[in-house]
Amino acid sequence: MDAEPAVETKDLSKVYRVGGSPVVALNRVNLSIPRGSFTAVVGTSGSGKSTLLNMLGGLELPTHGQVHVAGHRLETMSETELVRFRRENVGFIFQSFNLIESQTALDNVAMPLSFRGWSRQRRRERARLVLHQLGLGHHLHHKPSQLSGGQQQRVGIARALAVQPSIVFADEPTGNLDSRTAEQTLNLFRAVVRRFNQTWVMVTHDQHLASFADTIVSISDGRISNITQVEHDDTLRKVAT
Ligand SMILES: Nc1ncnc2c1ncn2[C@@H]1O[C@H](COP(=O)(O)OP(=O)(O)OP(=O)(O)O)[C@@H](O)[C@H]1O
Repeated sequence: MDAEPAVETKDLSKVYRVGGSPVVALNRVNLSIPRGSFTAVVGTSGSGKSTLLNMLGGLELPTHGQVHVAGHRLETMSETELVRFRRENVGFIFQSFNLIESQTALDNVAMPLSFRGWSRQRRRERARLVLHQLGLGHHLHHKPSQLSGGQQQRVGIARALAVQPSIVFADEPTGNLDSRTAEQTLNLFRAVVRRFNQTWVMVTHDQHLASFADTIVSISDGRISNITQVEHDDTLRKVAT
């Protein structure tokens, strides 16, 4: 792991206003996430997990404090700068996969590359390569409805990885998968983190699934209540077989 952290927050706070009353969703969070690591953020419903992920991914601005991600200071950015930051640095993976139903796996994965100004052929070559790496080489021309839930989520992962983001954020990414497929998907996450030396941050309410990460950050009432390191033996693991 490199010395400069992928994520660093200082007194990061987010206060929403609901009907004139303040709702403190994040309360002075100080967090450092090393490059090349897999972090799970856990906590009960309403504890602030998604709010934290949204701040780190540049989807929302903090009310107070600093948020540095992949060498960028997000709290100083305009909306236009944030859009650019997200496109160039961040991959997002969602619980609902968010795939385009009418498009094949190949086209779904190639789509975010259109912002790069690449030719159609180059986009499709990259998409094909990433889908092969994730074990979907035989499903390039399948539409989402022709794939299992686990395969659809792997297409979602391939789409996030196609732009070669330095950091990936996943919000309850296995929420729509059965427990066995969820575990396989998390083993895949860990293998991808190792293989591509990427930084992944995942939100989950499930302690067992969180234990697949290197670090578990627990949040309670908008504050970090605990940080646990998890030991893994990755010597026998491979990316999607
Ligand atoms: N856009 C918003 N406007 C007002 N309040 C909000 C908004 N988003 C979140 N909150 C509030 O901030 C707090 C934290 O919400 P957040 O969605 O981050 O929790 P969470 O831990 O992700 O919950 P869950 O596991 O249920 O998704 C909650 O009290 C929530 O009601």
